Amino acid sequence: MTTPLIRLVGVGKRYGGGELVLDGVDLTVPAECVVGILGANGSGKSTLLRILAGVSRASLGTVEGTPSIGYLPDRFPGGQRLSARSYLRHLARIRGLADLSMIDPLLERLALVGGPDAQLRTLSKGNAQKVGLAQAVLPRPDLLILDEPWSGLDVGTHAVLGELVAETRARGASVVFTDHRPAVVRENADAVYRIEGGRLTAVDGVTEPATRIVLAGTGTDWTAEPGVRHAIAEGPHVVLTVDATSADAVLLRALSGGWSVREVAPCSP
Ligand SMILES: Nc1ncnc2c1ncn2[C@@H]1O[C@H](COP(=O)(O)OP(=O)(O)OP(=O)(O)O)[C@@H](O)[C@H]1O
Repeated sequence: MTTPLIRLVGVGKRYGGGELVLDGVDLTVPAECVVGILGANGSGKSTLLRILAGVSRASLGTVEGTPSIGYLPDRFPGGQRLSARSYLRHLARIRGLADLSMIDPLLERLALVGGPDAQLRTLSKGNAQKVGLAQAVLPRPDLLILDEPWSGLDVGTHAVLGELVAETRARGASVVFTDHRPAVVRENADAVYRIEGGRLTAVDGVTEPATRIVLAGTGTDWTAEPGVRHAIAEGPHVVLTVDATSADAVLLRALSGGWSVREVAPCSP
């Protein structure tokens, strides 16, 4: 096996004086490998990626290796008056990139609404995320770290993102990304891990089925409910993606909490 690009050994993380969000995490990222990390809301995926990216410090354990890094955070900051092109040129210069000719074609490939001249502050969350993805990819880093990159991106761009991940590996670099949907991770990753209870474990086959439940009502933090992988507000409804084995318990909880069940279906996440 080639030398790992980066290695976490016994990494733990707590915020303030709180409980450990990550506990005893060991992770080796080899060269030319796409690592996918699964986990429910609040399980610590973003925390783990921030430590890999070097923007957050581990409370315990060590991080070995210093690859060059491109990082798409979970919330990419928008709001600036700069155009997407000016912003990316600015970042590229800071990072010492001489060739700025790739910026426009990449934004075109990502179908940025408004094109390279669009001001960042006018962009939707999904389009701001495209600029975030571009700034991570453009320096051709040794390690590309992407926090839930598929979420929020329009479906038309999903395939482009898959191509960018594959191209990154093809040029010998590695990618670590998170997602809460096993199918997305299975499709794009060479190695799959799951975070649960602060622990990271390798997953051999990511085949756990999920159930989609659509509810109408108010007053429950569904992300805190066991078995709920994801909860998204869609107008008057909340759309839950739930481990199939937890679907009955979640439905019972919903009905007893006064929610109305609008749809229950197996999902291909
Ligand atoms: N800066 C912070 N200060 C205090 N607590 C934090 C901070 N960042 C994250 N946490 C807490 O750490 C836990 C893990 O959060 P994290 O964002 O890493 O999870 P996640 O799996 O990425 O969740 P999501 O999918 O919802 O983004 C959560 O309980 C969260 O509230």
